[in-house]
Amino acid sequence: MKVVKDILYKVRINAIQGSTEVLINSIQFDSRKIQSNDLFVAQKGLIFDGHKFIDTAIKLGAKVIVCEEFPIDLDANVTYIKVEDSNEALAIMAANFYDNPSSKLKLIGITGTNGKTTIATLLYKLFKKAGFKTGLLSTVTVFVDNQQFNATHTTPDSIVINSYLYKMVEAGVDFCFMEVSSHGIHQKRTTGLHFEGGVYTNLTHDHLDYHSTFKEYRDVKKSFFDNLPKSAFSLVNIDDKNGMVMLQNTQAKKYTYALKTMADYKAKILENQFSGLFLAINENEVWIKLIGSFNAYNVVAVYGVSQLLGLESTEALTLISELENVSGRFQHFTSNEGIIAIIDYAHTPDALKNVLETINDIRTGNEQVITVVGCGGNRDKAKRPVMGRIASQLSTQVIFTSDNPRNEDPQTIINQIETGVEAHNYKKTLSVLDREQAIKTATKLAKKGDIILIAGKGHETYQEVKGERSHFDDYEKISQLLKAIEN
Ligand SMILES: CC(=O)N[C@H]1[C@@H](OP(=O)(O)OP(=O)(O)OC[C@H]2O[C@@H](n3ccc(=O)[nH]c3=O)[C@H](O)[C@@H]2O)O[C@H](CO)[C@@H](O)[C@@H]1O[C@H](C)C(=O)N[C@@H](C)C(=O)N[C@H](CCC(=O)O)C(=O)O
Ligand SMILES: Nc1ncnc2c1ncn2[C@@H]1O[C@H](COP(=O)(O)OP(=O)(O)OP(=O)(O)O)[C@@H](O)[C@H]1O
Ligand SMILES: N[C@H](CCC[C@H](N)C(=O)O)C(=O)O
Ligand SMILES: [Mg+2]
Repeated sequence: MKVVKDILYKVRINAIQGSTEVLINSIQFDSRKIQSNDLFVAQKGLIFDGHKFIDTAIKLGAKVIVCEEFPIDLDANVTYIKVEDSNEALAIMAANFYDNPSSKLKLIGITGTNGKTTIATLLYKLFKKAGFKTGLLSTVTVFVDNQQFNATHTTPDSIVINSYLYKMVEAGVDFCFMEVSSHGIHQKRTTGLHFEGGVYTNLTHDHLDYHSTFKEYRDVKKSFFDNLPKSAFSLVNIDDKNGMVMLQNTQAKKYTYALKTMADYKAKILENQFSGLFLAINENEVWIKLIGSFNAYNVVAVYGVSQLLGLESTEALTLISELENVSGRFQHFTSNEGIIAIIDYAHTPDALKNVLETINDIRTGNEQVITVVGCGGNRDKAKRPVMGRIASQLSTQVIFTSDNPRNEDPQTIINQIETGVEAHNYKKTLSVLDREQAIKTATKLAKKGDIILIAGKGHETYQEVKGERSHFDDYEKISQLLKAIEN
């Protein structure tokens, strides 16, 4: 319970109608969740305008309405607060409602197209190993120190974020590592949070359905750094062409990491094998268990953050060398038949290219690389042909299949992926609509020594078709099937 006036600090208010001494139970932005004495924030969404649900919210018991426009008829028993921006107001009120937990621990945000989950998870594990109470908000899972919760979004809404941060403060957490998605920044889910640091990984093709141009996508990411306070650090990958752009207008202290360029934190790949990477990080040699040159970027970013947060260098490197792969990211096993299966969350062209290049770099002979891949429905359509082209260029055999078709026709998605395949690569491709059958086909085609890559779903344990999620787990499927071959 909070008095409304106590959660309005820093909210840009244009007008108030009614009393701000009212007690509220909780803040909601979905009228369907309203209970008595709640505060309802009306947001303009992509499909609905939340202002249309103000009456419903009041009927269900809302006592306070936060909106960008007052309704025509005002209810005398309700307080109306007209704000400049509902999304921003929601985030600031959520932070105030939970007593600004982000300023009571050290919160680090990780943004960029690929690598956020990997870096955030490695940092969580590293700081746990170093003896700190630690939190994690990621695509895969949420941790309040040792307590685990299901993740719903990469960056959840501001009420959820602040409620987890509140739990973390109560549990005595020192550091929290969170993924900051472009949707999250754009919808102001992270506004009002106090960040101790921000990390930028890279920017490649994704979400061009949501952000209409690449420049807009980049500028949204940049705004995260623009809003960091002076006391924070910003750590960016300057091998990426937009790395310096992120630093242009930030007040935060500026640090860089790289593999190819001079940087504050620099890694050099000495060896790249299936068993891991041998790296020189700021002149210190270290073996790590993660695979692929893209993971050298992730690891040097992790090392950089560890240094900026005060871990001792040798201790940090020793602990980093013990870290295992993140679930669904280059997760692999070899069957008794000698077939290598790799499950990877590559769902963007760049990630797919990196993973396939890594596989091609570390394979030793003429083994086949058999890729099973699809693209999500109701998401960026422009990446489909690009992923089709990359998969067929870098594999011996490709099986296009379904990956969360959502409300789209799965065969149409596959047809769009196939338009990117060059004529001379057609013969390498097959299309098998059902993902289980596609994986089965891959296992039938594979011989001893061959590599099967199942891309796009990583840790996901469902297949989403027309709003319904049914259980599906790439790792579970391939391990059952390869076991079947062994029998
Ligand atoms: C595309 C997108 O980001 N959509 C988000 C957006 O939904 P929307 O604009 O469609 O909302 P809407 O349905 O039009 O509704 C508008 C408003 O009316 C309210 N409403 C609606 C119906 C009703 O009966 N009553 C009511 O009050 C809604 O609660 C909302 O406040 O605003 C909603 C409320 O804030 C979000 O929950 C929703 O995220 C959806 C669930 C989503 O799937 N988002 C994904 C794409 C996402 O955010 N992904 C990123 C990861 C991306 C990455 O890989 O980097 C993430 O951070 O997870
Ligand atoms: N630093 C990197 N650069 C390029 N590709 C990467 C990098 N790290 C991971 N990848 C690839 O991208 C995939 C997704 O990695 P990860 O889950 O860490 O990214 P993410 O940014 O969290 O993605 P999402 O936007 O879905 O949350 C991995 O499975 C791998 O194929
Ligand atoms: N965070 C990403 C995940 C994509 C994963 C892929 N399996 C899909 O469902 O499209 C998104 O929402 O675009
Ligand atoms: Mg992620």
